[in-house]
Amino acid sequence: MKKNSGEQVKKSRYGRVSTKRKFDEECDNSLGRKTVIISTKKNKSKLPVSSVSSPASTSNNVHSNTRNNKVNEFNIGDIVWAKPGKYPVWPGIVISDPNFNIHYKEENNVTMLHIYYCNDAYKRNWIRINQIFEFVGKDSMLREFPKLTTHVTRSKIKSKWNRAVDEATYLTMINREDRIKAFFSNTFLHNIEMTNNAQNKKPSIEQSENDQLSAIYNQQPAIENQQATIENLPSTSCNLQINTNLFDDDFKQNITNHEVQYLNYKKEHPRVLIPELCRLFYLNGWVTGTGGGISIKYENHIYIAPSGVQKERIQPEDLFVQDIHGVDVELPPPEKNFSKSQCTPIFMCSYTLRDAGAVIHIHSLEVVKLCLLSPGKDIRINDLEIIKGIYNEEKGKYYDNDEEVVIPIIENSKYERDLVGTFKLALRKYPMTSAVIVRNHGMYVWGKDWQSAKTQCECYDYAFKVMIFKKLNRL
Ligand SMILES: CSCCC(=O)C(=O)COP(=O)(O)O
Ligand SMILES: [Zn+2]
Repeated sequence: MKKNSGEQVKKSRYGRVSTKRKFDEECDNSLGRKTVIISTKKNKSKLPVSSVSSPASTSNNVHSNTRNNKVNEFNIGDIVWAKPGKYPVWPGIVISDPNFNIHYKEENNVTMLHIYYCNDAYKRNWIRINQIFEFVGKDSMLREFPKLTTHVTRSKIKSKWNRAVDEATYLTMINREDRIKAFFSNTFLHNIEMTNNAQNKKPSIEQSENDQLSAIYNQQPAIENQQATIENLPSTSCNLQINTNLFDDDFKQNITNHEVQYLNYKKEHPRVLIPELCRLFYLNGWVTGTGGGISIKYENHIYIAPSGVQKERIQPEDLFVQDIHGVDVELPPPEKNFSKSQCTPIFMCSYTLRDAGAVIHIHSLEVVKLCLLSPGKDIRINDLEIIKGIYNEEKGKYYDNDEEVVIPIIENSKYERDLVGTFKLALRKYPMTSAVIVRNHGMYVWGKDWQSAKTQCECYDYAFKVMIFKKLNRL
Protein backbone atom coordinates (compact mmCIF):
# COMPACT_ATOMS: atom_id res chain seq x y z
CA MET A 1 0.00 0.00 0.00
CA LYS A 2 1.47 3.37 -1.01
CA LYS A 3 0.67 6.76 0.40
CA ASN A 4 1.06 10.10 -1.37
CA SER A 5 4.41 10.71 0.26
CA GLY A 6 5.66 7.45 -1.10
CA GLU A 7 5.82 6.02 2.38
CA GLN A 8 5.47 2.29 2.54
CA VAL A 9 2.72 1.61 5.08
CA LYS A 10 3.18 -1.68 6.83
CA LYS A 11 0.65 -3.41 8.98
CA SER A 12 1.71 -5.41 11.97
CA ARG A 13 0.33 -8.85 12.57
CA TYR A 14 -2.10 -7.20 14.97
CA GLY A 15 -3.34 -5.02 12.14
CA ARG A 16 -1.73 -1.90 13.52
CA VAL A 17 -0.06 0.45 11.11
CA SER A 18 3.64 0.69 11.69
CA THR A 19 4.51 4.17 12.87
CA LYS A 20 8.27 3.83 12.77
CA ARG A 21 8.70 5.68 9.52
CA LYS A 22 6.01 8.18 10.46
CA PHE A 23 7.82 8.87 13.71
CA ASP A 24 11.01 9.93 11.97
CA GLU A 25 9.07 11.86 9.39
CA GLU A 26 6.91 13.58 11.92
CA CYS A 27 9.92 14.61 13.92
CA ASP A 28 11.54 15.97 10.77
CA ASN A 29 8.48 17.78 9.55
CA SER A 30 7.11 19.08 12.79
CA LEU A 31 5.96 22.65 12.37
CA GLY A 32 8.00 25.45 13.78
CA ARG A 33 10.75 23.33 15.22
CA LYS A 34 14.22 22.77 14.07
CA THR A 35 15.45 19.26 14.01
CA VAL A 36 19.06 18.32 14.04
CA ILE A 37 19.81 15.21 12.07
CA ILE A 38 22.78 13.32 13.29
CA SER A 39 24.25 10.08 12.11
CA THR A 40 25.33 7.39 14.44
CA LYS A 41 28.90 6.30 13.85
CA LYS A 42 28.22 2.90 12.42
CA ASN A 43 24.70 2.53 11.14
CA LYS A 44 24.50 6.03 9.70
CA SER A 45 20.80 6.07 10.48
CA LYS A 46 19.23 9.47 10.88
CA LEU A 47 18.31 10.52 14.36
CA PRO A 48 15.91 13.40 14.62
CA VAL A 49 16.68 15.34 17.73
CA SER A 50 14.16 17.62 19.28
CA SER A 51 15.22 21.20 19.62
CA VAL A 52 12.70 21.75 22.39
CA SER A 53 14.66 21.60 25.59
CA SER A 54 13.17 19.73 28.47
CA PRO A 55 13.78 20.70 32.09
CA ALA A 56 16.20 17.79 32.24
CA SER A 57 18.25 18.99 29.34
CA THR A 58 18.27 22.50 30.65
CA SER A 59 19.52 21.48 34.05
CA ASN A 60 22.01 18.93 32.91
CA ASN A 61 23.09 20.53 29.72
CA VAL A 62 23.24 17.12 28.14
CA HIS A 63 21.00 17.59 25.15
CA SER A 64 21.02 20.75 23.18
CA ASN A 65 20.30 22.01 19.71
CA THR A 66 23.94 21.65 19.00
CA ARG A 67 24.17 18.05 19.93
CA ASN A 68 27.33 16.77 18.33
CA ASN A 69 27.94 13.69 16.37
CA LYS A 70 28.57 11.15 19.10
CA VAL A 71 27.22 7.65 18.97
CA ASN A 72 25.41 8.02 22.22
CA GLU A 73 24.69 11.27 23.94
CA PHE A 74 22.16 9.91 26.36
CA ASN A 75 23.28 9.48 29.89
CA ILE A 76 22.00 7.43 32.77
CA GLY A 77 19.08 9.29 34.30
CA ASP A 78 17.97 11.00 31.08
CA ILE A 79 14.24 11.11 30.64
CA VAL A 80 13.25 10.20 27.10
CA TRP A 81 10.42 9.43 24.78
CA ALA A 82 10.75 5.97 23.32
CA LYS A 83 8.92 4.66 20.29
CA PRO A 84 9.78 0.99 20.13
CA GLY A 85 8.53 -0.27 16.79
CA LYS A 86 4.81 -0.82 16.79
CA TYR A 87 4.42 -0.03 20.46
CA PRO A 88 3.03 3.32 21.57
CA VAL A 89 5.32 6.24 22.22
CA TRP A 90 6.07 6.06 25.93
CA PRO A 91 8.22 8.00 28.39
CA GLY A 92 11.12 6.26 30.02
CA ILE A 93 14.41 6.72 31.79
CA VAL A 94 17.88 5.63 30.69
CA ILE A 95 19.22 3.19 33.27
CA SER A 96 21.80 0.42 32.96
CA ASP A 97 20.73 -3.10 32.22
CA PRO A 98 21.01 -4.72 35.67
CA ASN A 99 22.48 -7.85 34.11
CA PHE A 100 25.35 -6.14 32.34
CA ASN A 101 25.65 -2.82 34.09
CA ILE A 102 25.75 -0.88 30.82
CA HIS A 103 23.19 1.54 29.45
CA TYR A 104 24.21 1.50 25.80
CA LYS A 105 25.74 -0.95 23.41
CA GLU A 106 26.36 -1.60 19.73
CA GLU A 107 24.41 -4.52 18.35
CA ASN A 108 24.62 -5.44 14.67
CA ASN A 109 26.10 -2.00 14.03
CA VAL A 110 23.16 -0.32 15.72
CA THR A 111 23.48 1.73 18.88
CA MET A 112 21.05 0.55 21.52
CA LEU A 113 20.05 2.17 24.79
CA HIS A 114 18.61 0.52 27.84
CA ILE A 115 15.33 2.08 29.00
CA TYR A 116 12.99 1.56 31.91
CA TYR A 117 9.45 2.67 31.13
CA CYS A 118 7.55 5.04 33.38
CA ASN A 119 4.40 3.85 35.16
CA ASP A 120 4.68 0.39 33.73
CA ALA A 121 5.79 -1.94 36.51
CA TYR A 122 9.48 -1.34 35.81
CA LYS A 123 9.32 -2.90 32.36
CA ARG A 124 12.54 -2.33 30.51
CA ASN A 125 14.22 -3.17 27.26
CA TRP A 126 17.04 -2.38 24.87
CA ILE A 127 15.92 0.00 22.17
CA ARG A 128 17.54 1.48 19.07
CA ILE A 129 18.84 4.97 19.63
CA ASN A 130 16.88 6.28 16.65
CA GLN A 131 13.67 5.26 18.41
CA ILE A 132 14.47 7.56 21.31
CA PHE A 133 14.44 11.29 21.71
CA GLU A 134 14.69 13.57 24.65
CA PHE A 135 11.63 14.03 26.77
CA VAL A 136 9.60 17.11 26.10
CA GLY A 137 6.57 17.85 28.22
CA LYS A 138 3.16 16.46 27.47
CA ASP A 139 1.83 19.67 25.92
CA SER A 140 4.74 19.94 23.50
CA MET A 141 4.38 16.29 22.63
CA LEU A 142 0.66 16.53 21.92
CA ARG A 143 1.09 19.75 20.01
CA GLU A 144 4.11 18.80 17.99
CA PHE A 145 3.68 15.08 17.45
CA PRO A 146 -0.09 14.71 17.10
CA LYS A 147 0.17 11.63 14.95
CA LEU A 148 2.31 9.83 17.46
CA THR A 149 0.04 10.60 20.35
CA THR A 150 -3.38 10.19 18.79
CA HIS A 151 -3.46 6.48 19.44
CA VAL A 152 -2.55 6.62 23.12
CA THR A 153 -4.68 9.63 23.96
CA ARG A 154 -7.77 8.06 22.47
CA SER A 155 -7.34 4.49 23.55
CA LYS A 156 -8.08 2.69 26.77
CA ILE A 157 -4.49 3.16 27.87
CA LYS A 158 -4.94 6.92 27.98
CA SER A 159 -4.96 7.28 31.75
CA LYS A 160 -2.01 4.94 32.14
CA TRP A 161 -0.11 6.89 29.50
CA ASN A 162 -1.01 10.17 31.20
CA ARG A 163 0.32 8.90 34.50
CA ALA A 164 3.50 7.73 32.78
CA VAL A 165 3.94 11.20 31.30
CA ASP A 166 3.26 12.83 34.68
CA GLU A 167 5.83 10.56 36.27
CA ALA A 168 8.39 11.45 33.58
CA THR A 169 7.61 15.15 34.04
CA TYR A 170 8.09 14.76 37.75
CA LEU A 171 11.43 12.99 37.23
CA THR A 172 12.71 15.81 35.02
CA MET A 173 12.10 18.24 37.87
CA ILE A 174 14.56 16.60 40.20
CA ASN A 175 18.31 16.14 40.12
CA ARG A 176 19.62 13.43 37.89
CA GLU A 177 21.23 11.67 40.90
CA ASP A 178 17.90 11.50 42.69
CA ARG A 179 15.87 10.46 39.67
CA ILE A 180 16.77 6.80 39.69
CA LYS A 181 16.07 6.54 43.38
CA ALA A 182 12.77 8.30 42.90
CA PHE A 183 11.90 6.10 39.93
CA PHE A 184 12.48 2.84 41.76
CA SER A 185 10.88 3.96 44.96
CA ASN A 186 7.69 4.88 43.14
CA THR A 187 7.77 8.25 44.86
CA PHE A 188 5.49 9.75 42.29
CA LEU A 189 2.89 7.00 42.44
CA HIS A 190 3.09 6.96 46.22
CA ASN A 191 2.04 10.59 46.24
CA ILE A 192 -0.76 10.05 43.79
CA GLU A 193 -2.02 7.30 46.07
CA MET A 194 -1.70 9.56 49.08
CA THR A 195 -3.68 12.25 47.34
CA ASN A 196 -6.33 9.86 46.18
CA ASN A 197 -6.67 8.42 49.65
CA ALA A 198 -7.19 11.92 50.95
CA GLN A 199 -10.14 12.12 48.61
CA ASN A 200 -11.41 8.72 49.72
CA LYS A 201 -10.71 7.52 46.22
CA LYS A 202 -8.59 4.56 45.29
CA PRO A 203 -6.30 5.04 42.31
CA SER A 204 -8.23 3.49 39.49
CA ILE A 205 -6.13 1.48 37.12
CA GLU A 206 -8.64 -0.23 34.95
CA GLN A 207 -8.05 -3.86 34.31
CA SER A 208 -8.57 -3.36 30.61
CA GLU A 209 -5.67 -0.95 30.55
CA ASN A 210 -3.42 -3.43 32.22
CA ASP A 211 -4.48 -6.15 29.87
CA GLN A 212 -3.85 -3.96 26.89
CA LEU A 213 -0.44 -2.92 28.14
CA SER A 214 0.51 -6.49 28.91
CA ALA A 215 -0.36 -7.37 25.34
CA ILE A 216 1.62 -4.42 24.04
CA TYR A 217 4.70 -5.32 25.98
CA ASN A 218 4.40 -9.06 25.97
CA GLN A 219 7.48 -9.38 23.82
CA GLN A 220 9.66 -7.45 26.20
CA PRO A 221 11.82 -9.22 28.71
CA ALA A 222 10.30 -9.13 32.16
CA ILE A 223 12.15 -7.12 34.71
CA GLU A 224 14.28 -9.11 37.05
CA ASN A 225 13.97 -8.66 40.75
CA GLN A 226 14.83 -5.19 41.85
CA GLN A 227 18.40 -5.11 43.04
CA ALA A 228 19.71 -3.06 45.90
CA THR A 229 22.49 -1.38 43.98
CA ILE A 230 23.51 2.22 44.29
CA GLU A 231 21.64 2.76 41.03
CA ASN A 232 18.24 1.85 42.31
CA LEU A 233 18.66 2.77 45.91
CA PRO A 234 15.13 3.33 47.06
CA SER A 235 13.88 6.52 48.50
CA THR A 236 10.45 6.41 50.03
CA SER A 237 9.30 9.93 49.96
CA CYS A 238 11.91 12.49 49.14
CA ASN A 239 10.94 15.34 46.88
CA LEU A 240 7.34 15.15 47.96
CA GLN A 241 7.25 18.90 47.89
CA ILE A 242 8.10 19.10 44.22
CA ASN A 243 5.62 16.44 43.40
CA THR A 244 2.68 18.39 44.71
CA ASN A 245 3.34 20.96 42.03
CA LEU A 246 1.94 18.48 39.60
CA PHE A 247 -1.40 18.42 41.33
CA ASP A 248 -3.97 20.98 40.42
CA ASP A 249 -5.52 23.26 43.01
CA ASP A 250 -8.59 21.09 43.50
CA PHE A 251 -6.38 18.17 44.32
CA LYS A 252 -4.29 20.20 46.73
CA GLN A 253 -7.33 21.55 48.54
CA ASN A 254 -8.49 18.04 49.15
CA ILE A 255 -5.30 16.96 50.85
CA THR A 256 -5.71 17.24 54.58
CA ASN A 257 -3.49 19.55 56.59
CA HIS A 258 -1.89 16.50 58.13
CA GLU A 259 -0.81 15.26 54.74
CA VAL A 260 0.35 18.65 53.55
CA GLN A 261 2.57 18.74 56.60
CA TYR A 262 4.31 15.55 55.48
CA LEU A 263 4.50 16.71 51.89
CA ASN A 264 6.50 19.68 53.10
CA TYR A 265 9.24 17.77 54.90
CA LYS A 266 12.67 18.14 53.43
CA LYS A 267 14.32 14.99 52.22
CA GLU A 268 16.85 15.14 55.06
CA HIS A 269 14.09 15.08 57.67
CA PRO A 270 13.91 11.85 59.73
CA ARG A 271 10.27 11.38 58.69
CA VAL A 272 11.57 11.06 55.15
CA LEU A 273 14.93 9.46 55.89
CA ILE A 274 13.82 6.70 58.25
CA PRO A 275 11.32 5.14 55.82
CA GLU A 276 13.84 5.52 53.01
CA LEU A 277 16.72 3.99 54.94
CA CYS A 278 14.61 1.18 56.38
CA ARG A 279 13.68 0.26 52.86
CA LEU A 280 17.31 0.19 51.83
CA PHE A 281 18.29 -1.77 54.93
CA TYR A 282 15.55 -4.28 54.17
CA LEU A 283 16.97 -4.76 50.68
CA ASN A 284 20.41 -5.15 52.24
CA GLY A 285 19.07 -7.98 54.41
CA TRP A 286 19.65 -5.92 57.55
CA VAL A 287 16.10 -5.58 58.89
CA THR A 288 14.49 -8.85 57.98
CA GLY A 289 11.67 -10.36 60.00
CA THR A 290 10.49 -6.86 61.07
CA GLY A 291 13.35 -6.47 63.56
CA GLY A 292 15.98 -3.76 63.54
CA GLY A 293 15.90 -0.34 61.96
CA ILE A 294 17.29 3.12 62.49
CA SER A 295 16.66 5.94 64.93
CA ILE A 296 17.74 9.51 64.18
CA LYS A 297 18.23 12.56 66.41
CA TYR A 298 17.06 15.79 64.80
CA GLU A 299 16.81 19.18 66.46
CA ASN A 300 17.02 17.57 69.93
CA HIS A 301 14.25 15.12 69.20
CA ILE A 302 14.68 11.41 68.77
CA TYR A 303 12.75 9.75 65.90
CA ILE A 304 11.96 6.06 66.39
CA ALA A 305 10.19 3.54 64.17
CA PRO A 306 7.27 1.41 65.35
CA SER A 307 7.88 -2.10 66.61
CA GLY A 308 7.19 -5.33 64.78
CA VAL A 309 6.07 -3.77 61.52
CA GLN A 310 7.27 -4.35 57.95
CA LYS A 311 10.15 -1.93 58.27
CA GLU A 312 10.44 -1.41 54.51
CA ARG A 313 6.88 -0.06 54.42
CA ILE A 314 7.05 2.52 57.17
CA GLN A 315 5.32 5.81 56.35
CA PRO A 316 6.45 9.28 57.56
CA GLU A 317 3.55 9.56 60.00
CA ASP A 318 4.30 6.17 61.59
CA LEU A 319 7.22 7.46 63.66
CA PHE A 320 7.42 8.12 67.38
CA VAL A 321 9.21 11.28 68.48
CA GLN A 322 10.55 11.73 71.99
CA ASP A 323 12.97 14.03 73.75
CA ILE A 324 16.31 12.95 75.17
CA HIS A 325 14.61 12.12 78.51
CA GLY A 326 12.16 9.74 76.84
CA VAL A 327 9.16 12.07 76.99
CA ASP A 328 6.89 11.59 73.97
CA VAL A 329 6.60 14.60 71.70
CA GLU A 330 4.73 13.18 68.70
CA LEU A 331 2.96 9.87 68.19
CA PRO A 332 1.76 7.93 65.14
CA PRO A 333 -1.97 8.14 64.32
CA PRO A 334 -3.75 6.23 67.15
CA GLU A 335 -5.75 4.11 64.70
CA LYS A 336 -2.51 2.47 63.60
CA ASN A 337 -2.12 1.04 67.09
CA PHE A 338 1.67 1.09 66.95
CA SER A 339 4.10 0.66 69.81
CA LYS A 340 7.58 2.07 69.93
CA SER A 341 10.53 -0.05 68.79
CA GLN A 342 11.73 -2.48 71.42
CA CYS A 343 15.21 -1.22 70.61
CA THR A 344 14.44 2.19 72.12
CA PRO A 345 16.31 1.59 75.43
CA ILE A 346 19.48 0.66 73.53
CA PHE A 347 19.08 3.55 71.12
CA MET A 348 18.83 5.86 74.13
CA CYS A 349 22.03 4.44 75.65
CA SER A 350 23.88 5.39 72.47
CA TYR A 351 22.37 8.88 72.49
CA THR A 352 22.99 9.58 76.15
CA LEU A 353 26.30 7.79 76.72
CA ARG A 354 27.95 8.34 73.32
CA ASP A 355 26.25 11.49 72.07
CA ALA A 356 25.16 9.63 68.92
CA GLY A 357 23.23 11.41 66.17
CA ALA A 358 21.79 8.19 64.78
CA VAL A 359 21.72 4.50 65.75
CA ILE A 360 21.18 1.52 63.48
CA HIS A 361 20.13 -1.93 64.65
CA ILE A 362 20.66 -4.69 62.08
CA HIS A 363 19.69 -8.33 62.02
CA SER A 364 22.07 -9.39 59.29
CA LEU A 365 22.92 -12.98 58.59
CA GLU A 366 26.61 -12.10 58.46
CA VAL A 367 26.65 -10.92 62.07
CA VAL A 368 25.03 -14.14 63.23
CA LYS A 369 27.35 -16.31 61.12
CA LEU A 370 30.37 -14.49 62.48
CA CYS A 371 29.12 -15.00 66.04
CA LEU A 372 28.85 -18.73 65.38
CA LEU A 373 32.48 -18.73 64.27
CA SER A 374 33.64 -16.49 67.15
CA PRO A 375 33.04 -17.83 70.66
CA GLY A 376 35.11 -15.06 72.33
CA LYS A 377 34.03 -11.76 73.88
CA ASP A 378 34.85 -9.66 70.86
CA ILE A 379 35.61 -9.57 67.14
CA ARG A 380 38.94 -8.26 65.90
CA ILE A 381 39.38 -6.89 62.42
CA ASN A 382 42.83 -6.35 60.88
CA ASP A 383 44.45 -5.80 57.55
CA LEU A 384 41.51 -4.38 55.70
CA GLU A 385 41.33 -1.06 53.86
CA ILE A 386 37.65 -0.82 54.75
CA ILE A 387 38.42 -0.19 58.42
CA LYS A 388 39.36 3.36 57.44
CA GLY A 389 35.58 3.93 57.36
CA ILE A 390 35.19 2.98 61.03
CA TYR A 391 35.39 5.64 63.71
CA ASN A 392 37.50 5.25 66.83
CA GLU A 393 35.35 6.96 69.44
CA GLU A 394 38.15 7.07 72.01
CA LYS A 395 40.68 8.75 69.71
CA GLY A 396 38.04 10.83 67.93
CA LYS A 397 39.26 9.83 64.48
CA TYR A 398 38.83 7.17 61.87
CA TYR A 399 40.99 4.04 62.05
CA ASP A 400 44.09 3.64 59.93
CA ASN A 401 44.29 0.49 57.89
CA ASP A 402 47.20 -0.84 59.98
CA GLU A 403 45.20 -0.63 63.21
CA GLU A 404 42.97 -3.24 64.81
CA VAL A 405 39.25 -2.67 65.23
CA VAL A 406 37.72 -4.46 68.21
CA ILE A 407 33.96 -4.90 68.53
CA PRO A 408 32.45 -6.28 71.74
CA ILE A 409 29.98 -9.17 71.67
CA ILE A 410 27.30 -9.25 74.35
CA GLU A 411 25.08 -12.27 74.98
CA ASN A 412 21.51 -12.23 73.71
CA SER A 413 18.54 -11.94 76.05
CA LYS A 414 14.85 -12.66 75.92
CA TYR A 415 13.88 -9.04 75.33
CA GLU A 416 15.78 -6.20 73.73
CA ARG A 417 15.35 -4.08 76.88
CA ASP A 418 17.20 -6.70 78.93
CA LEU A 419 20.32 -5.96 76.92
CA VAL A 420 20.73 -2.51 78.46
CA GLY A 421 22.96 -3.60 81.38
CA THR A 422 25.48 -5.54 79.30
CA PHE A 423 25.32 -2.96 76.54
CA LYS A 424 26.37 -0.23 78.98
CA LEU A 425 29.15 -2.44 80.35
CA ALA A 426 30.43 -2.99 76.81
CA LEU A 427 30.47 0.76 76.17
CA ARG A 428 32.54 1.24 79.31
CA LYS A 429 34.94 -1.60 78.59
CA TYR A 430 35.38 -0.71 74.89
CA PRO A 431 35.51 3.09 74.79
CA MET A 432 36.83 3.04 71.23
CA THR A 433 33.90 1.12 69.77
CA SER A 434 31.06 2.48 67.64
CA ALA A 435 29.24 -0.85 67.55
CA VAL A 436 28.10 -3.65 69.82
CA ILE A 437 27.29 -7.12 68.54
CA VAL A 438 24.48 -9.08 70.20
CA ARG A 439 25.32 -12.76 69.84
CA ASN A 440 23.18 -14.72 67.39
CA HIS A 441 20.94 -11.69 67.08
CA GLY A 442 22.44 -8.65 65.35
CA MET A 443 24.39 -5.48 65.94
CA TYR A 444 23.94 -1.87 67.04
CA VAL A 445 26.02 0.77 65.23
CA TRP A 446 25.94 4.49 65.88
CA GLY A 447 27.57 7.64 64.56
CA LYS A 448 27.48 11.39 64.90
CA ASP A 449 24.80 11.48 62.19
CA TRP A 450 22.88 9.02 60.04
CA GLN A 451 25.49 9.11 57.29
CA SER A 452 28.24 8.13 59.70
CA ALA A 453 26.13 5.35 61.25
CA LYS A 454 25.21 4.00 57.80
CA THR A 455 28.75 4.19 56.42
CA GLN A 456 30.17 2.40 59.43
CA CYS A 457 27.47 -0.22 59.27
CA GLU A 458 28.42 -0.87 55.65
CA CYS A 459 32.09 -1.13 56.60
CA TYR A 460 31.38 -3.56 59.43
CA ASP A 461 29.16 -5.61 57.18
CA TYR A 462 31.86 -5.78 54.52
CA ALA A 463 34.56 -6.66 57.05
CA PHE A 464 32.34 -9.38 58.56
CA LYS A 465 31.91 -10.99 55.18
CA VAL A 466 35.67 -11.08 54.72
CA MET A 467 36.17 -12.48 58.23
CA ILE A 468 33.65 -15.24 57.65
CA PHE A 469 35.45 -16.11 54.43
CA LYS A 470 38.80 -16.12 56.20
CA LYS A 471 37.57 -18.23 59.08
CA LEU A 472 35.81 -20.77 56.87
CA ASN A 473 38.86 -21.07 54.68
CA ARG A 474 41.30 -21.02 57.62
CA LEU A 475 43.14 -18.05 56.08
C1 LIG B 1 12.12 -10.72 64.85
S1 LIG B 1 12.42 -9.28 65.71
C2 LIG B 1 12.69 -9.72 67.37
C3 LIG B 1 12.90 -8.56 68.24
C4 LIG B 1 14.12 -7.78 67.83
O1 LIG B 1 15.21 -8.29 67.85
C5 LIG B 1 13.99 -6.44 67.40
O2 LIG B 1 14.97 -5.85 66.99
C6 LIG B 1 12.67 -5.78 67.43
O3 LIG B 1 12.74 -4.53 66.84
P1 LIG B 1 11.42 -3.65 66.71
O4 LIG B 1 11.94 -2.33 66.23
O5 LIG B 1 10.55 -4.30 65.68
O6 LIG B 1 10.77 -3.59 68.05
ZN1 LIG C 1 16.86 -6.96 67.35
